[in-house]
Amino acid sequence: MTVDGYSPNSQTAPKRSGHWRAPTATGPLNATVTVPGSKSLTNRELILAALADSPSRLTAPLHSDDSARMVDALRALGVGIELESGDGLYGDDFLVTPAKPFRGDTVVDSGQAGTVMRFAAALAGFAHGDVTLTAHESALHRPMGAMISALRDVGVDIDDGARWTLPFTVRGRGHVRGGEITIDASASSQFVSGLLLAAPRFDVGLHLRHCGDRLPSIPHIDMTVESLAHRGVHVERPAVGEWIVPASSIRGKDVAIEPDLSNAAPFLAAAMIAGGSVSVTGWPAHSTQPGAMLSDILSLMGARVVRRGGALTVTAGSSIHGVDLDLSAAGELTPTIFALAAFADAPTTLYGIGHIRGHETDRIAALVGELRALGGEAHELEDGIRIVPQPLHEGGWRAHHDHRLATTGALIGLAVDGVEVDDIGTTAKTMPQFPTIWQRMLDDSDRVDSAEAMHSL
Ligand SMILES: O=C(O)C1=C[C@@H](OP(=O)(O)O)[C@@H](O)[C@H](O)C1
Ligand SMILES: C=C(OP(=O)(O)O)C(=O)O
Repeated sequence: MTVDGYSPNSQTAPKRSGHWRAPTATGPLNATVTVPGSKSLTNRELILAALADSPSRLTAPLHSDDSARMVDALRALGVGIELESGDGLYGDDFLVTPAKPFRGDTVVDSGQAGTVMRFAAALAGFAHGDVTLTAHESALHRPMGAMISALRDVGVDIDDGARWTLPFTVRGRGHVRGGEITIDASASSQFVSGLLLAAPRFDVGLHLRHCGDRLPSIPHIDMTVESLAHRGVHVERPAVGEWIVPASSIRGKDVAIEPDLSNAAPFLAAAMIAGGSVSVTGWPAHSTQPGAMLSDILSLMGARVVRRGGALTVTAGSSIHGVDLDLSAAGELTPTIFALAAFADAPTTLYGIGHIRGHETDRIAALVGELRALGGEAHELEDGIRIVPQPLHEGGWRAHHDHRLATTGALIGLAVDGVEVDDIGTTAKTMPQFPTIWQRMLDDSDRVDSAEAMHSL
């Protein structure tokens, strides 16, 4: 099945669709949006389903570059993944039949997906033969050294040509020893998640300790622990930064994937920039997604936030407030909060996010550079960004091969006429429908506003 012309299992490099003039808002928003499934949950559940002792069904999963890369990687390792129509608005369910055994002599191309390069690397040791892991050239810079080191410590044989980065080859032996190891996960929580996901299938399980000076994205590690628990694997956490995973079987399960709350963020933030209200449907009452923090963050920045009937509604306040915010738990929200800060009533400092320099691009440098190009004022800090709101003017906004940079350009363009995003197609990494749903949010708002104007005549 295709969604807006996007083929979920395309083997090609990320498709790029050229320049896009960001639509400006002509009045207050009044729209309800449904976003596709969570990238982080989809790719975790694909891994766990591949390792499980019986088949699993994933309902309403994400279909995007990142999930297609995970599907391709697992199929290359011998996992059966079928598409079957379900209730999801944005594509089929996944029916996953675990690999028995995992095949080797194959290549895994992670594209730009951090979850694929880290999670599939942890699985590759189970293969019977070599697995070469690589990525799109724009993602080869992403940190892998600590992961390579940790995998060696649990007994995985890796040939990385002494470069500590992608591409590298795992010489799979059909099993992984496991044991007690230490990792510096300060560059990415995904190292920890990748190891925890594979750990129940290690010969002796895993006792993992983090030794770095900071641990980013803790909710994403909680998500891993919760996903494992749902499939019968109980991870002990004797201290912060320490996890014990028993060797055990992983249950096959039917799992409903939550909407992607980080991808909902630009839509909710749009209401604060353009005025009015935006609701996102299917907002979970409890979630380990860092996007669950949006209720508190957007309230702090001056919005009214209400969850009613399963939808989260954000309504603009009288102004957007500048804030000092530790975003270490939710680094992937930075580009959206940055856009809000550009229109705030006071300066904003975002900190605890030094590691996002190793995301799809150096997000700190890229956000600062793009805002300055539109006349804005922003400063790189070692561990964050300071934004001092200034009047902005038209101009180009480079996405830097980064889906969240592209959506930041869209947000700024709501209030600044003539913002041209150079590569809106990069949103296909996690939300190929972004430009369509964005435009629909604006069109629906115009329709409601004109209907209300007619009614008041
Ligand atoms: O485990 C996950 O699904 C993710 C963890 C985080 O990675 P980092 O810890 O590298 O920031 C997050 O930014 C990324 O978008 C998704
Ligand atoms: C950092 C991100 O992605 P990845 O899963 O590739 O790390 C992101 O989506 O913001």
